[in-house]
Amino acid sequence: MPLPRQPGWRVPARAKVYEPLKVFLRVRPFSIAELESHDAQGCVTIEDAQTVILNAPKESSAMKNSERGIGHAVHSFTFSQVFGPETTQSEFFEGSMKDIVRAYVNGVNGLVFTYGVTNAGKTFTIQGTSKDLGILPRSLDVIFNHISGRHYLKMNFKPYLSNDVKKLEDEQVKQEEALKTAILASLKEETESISTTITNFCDAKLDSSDCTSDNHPSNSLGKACMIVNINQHTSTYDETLHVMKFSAIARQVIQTILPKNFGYFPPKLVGGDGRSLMHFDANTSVGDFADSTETSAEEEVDITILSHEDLLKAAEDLKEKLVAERQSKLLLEVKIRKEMAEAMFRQLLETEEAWRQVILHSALRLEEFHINRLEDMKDSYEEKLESKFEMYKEAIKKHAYMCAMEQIEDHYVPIEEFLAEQEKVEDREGKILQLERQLDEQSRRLLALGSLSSDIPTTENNMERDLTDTTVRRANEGLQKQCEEKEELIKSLKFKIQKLNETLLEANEGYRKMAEENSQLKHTIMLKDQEMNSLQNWAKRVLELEETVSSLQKELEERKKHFFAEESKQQKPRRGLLANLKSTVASTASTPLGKGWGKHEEASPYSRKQVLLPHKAKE
Ligand SMILES: Nc1ncnc2c1ncn2[C@@H]1O[C@H](COP(=O)(O)OP(=O)(O)OP(=O)(O)O)[C@@H](O)[C@H]1O
Repeated sequence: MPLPRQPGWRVPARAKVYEPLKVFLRVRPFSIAELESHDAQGCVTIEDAQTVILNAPKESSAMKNSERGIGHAVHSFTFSQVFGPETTQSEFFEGSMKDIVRAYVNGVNGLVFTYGVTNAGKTFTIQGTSKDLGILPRSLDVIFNHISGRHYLKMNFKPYLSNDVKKLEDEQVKQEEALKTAILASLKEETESISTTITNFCDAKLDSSDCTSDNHPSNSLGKACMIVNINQHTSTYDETLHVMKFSAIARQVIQTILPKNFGYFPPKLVGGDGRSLMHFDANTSVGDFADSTETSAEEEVDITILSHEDLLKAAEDLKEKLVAERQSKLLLEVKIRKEMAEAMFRQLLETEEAWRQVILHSALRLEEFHINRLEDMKDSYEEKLESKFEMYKEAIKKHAYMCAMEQIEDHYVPIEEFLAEQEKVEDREGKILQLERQLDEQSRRLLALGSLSSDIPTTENNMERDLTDTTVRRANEGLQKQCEEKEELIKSLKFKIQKLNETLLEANEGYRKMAEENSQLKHTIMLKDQEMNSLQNWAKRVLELEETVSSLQKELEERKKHFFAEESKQQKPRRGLLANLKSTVASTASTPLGKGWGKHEEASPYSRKQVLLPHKAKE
């Protein structure tokens, strides 16, 4: 599979390319713990002596981004030299430090620094262990062996104007020592970072057009070497990728800042009279560094053939080139950051969308649940009411039937008896009518007899009167008897009516109770209806809340957009990784090799962390 190349990051030709900043990659071996977890291996492949390939592991951000179409999952990086995990300390020193130490003993300043994520092997490379020395003690060893017997034992030289030194009188030495003690005491409070110094230096270099003057900082520049340490563990993949990208950018940028015309000048030792005291030249080199004369000669030729105007022009060109390069690097950095921000933003949007869906789904489910519950409750209440109605209906029917049965039992008169009784009544009524007629007739007769008797009182008349009286008496008795019977019948009928009235009252009472129960039931139904209404209102409220949630989400979205816009605005003026690197280069301009290097018990770890801090913060 063809590997995606980083445009502009790869150094085109290898052999004769001038490299003011050599960038060496050292891959440390797996630790025992890392070897045990096989899944954490295999993301770094050394393709050849200059190239490594990084394969993004599954969990890395690089892989996730590449799956979303941002960046690649496979990256190729080139270095001045790649040292694999099997490289010994001695091999690494030989392969990386030889040039720079050789140049140094010829009077050229040098800078060596390591860069890498934590636990990548920086300390091991620089300092090493007591049994397996790193590049710092090895370099010091070579340097001191080289000047063996030629040490200047007095401590009376003081750096002057970047790359010169002044010889001090005894009194001045004492003053300097006192000053040094005071400075060392307050060193812990010193917070000015190396990066600031280097940034200032780079700015001074950019802004200056007079690069030929002896005291210009560029003239004190020498060789620089960046050692990139990585471990192959997948857990540090994303940081490692960042380190590699940064080192690739740094390598190219430094090449732009320091083209060949800006080679090194050896430092001068100036006495009190301003004359040079000491000069390391080709004659001071040891046999190990046989080609050092050539190098010096080359550099001197390059400088002397250029006129002042040429140098000015070259400086202008370089300045322009540097600005263009810087802009393109900034653009690239901005692009990378923008892509990362976009990826993060997309991820945020996706997460937000997922949450929105979850909320929506939950709200719908809740609503559905409540509607179902309401319908279930409604159904169950309706069922209950219907069953109660049925029950009461049945009870009323039963009660009415029982009452009717009781009344029938009490007051039942067979039809034959009723008819016979009626006939009797009719018969009696007929008799009463007949008797009344007879009574009328007899009364008339008596009246007629009364008028006659006043004229002729006879025995016959007396007998007739007795007979009539007897008949009347008998008729009266019969009538009285009938009246008594009628009264009894009326009484019994009244009693029955009374009984019927009582039964009716009882039925009414039962009916009233049932009506009361019915009204209670209606009231219960009304309450349930109200409850149902309140539940429906609640469901509406849920919908309203959901709308509020969605509006809040929209607002959040807008704020995020605003935030990203703000962030991208803020990123523009930052100097970025480039400035830090430049500042690192400049630190050597005023610091002799060995001074303040390595992991000195107090000062070094502090300053080393200071250098790393900005990078770590960016990471
Ligand atoms: N080339 C190597 N060969 C063998 N062991 C190594 C090598 N490089 C590093 N190690 C081991 O890996 C571990 C981490 O290395 P080191 O402490 O140098 O990392 P570091 O980059 O300085 O970490 P930090 O930034 O946290 O100080 C140490 O135990 C060290 O001995």
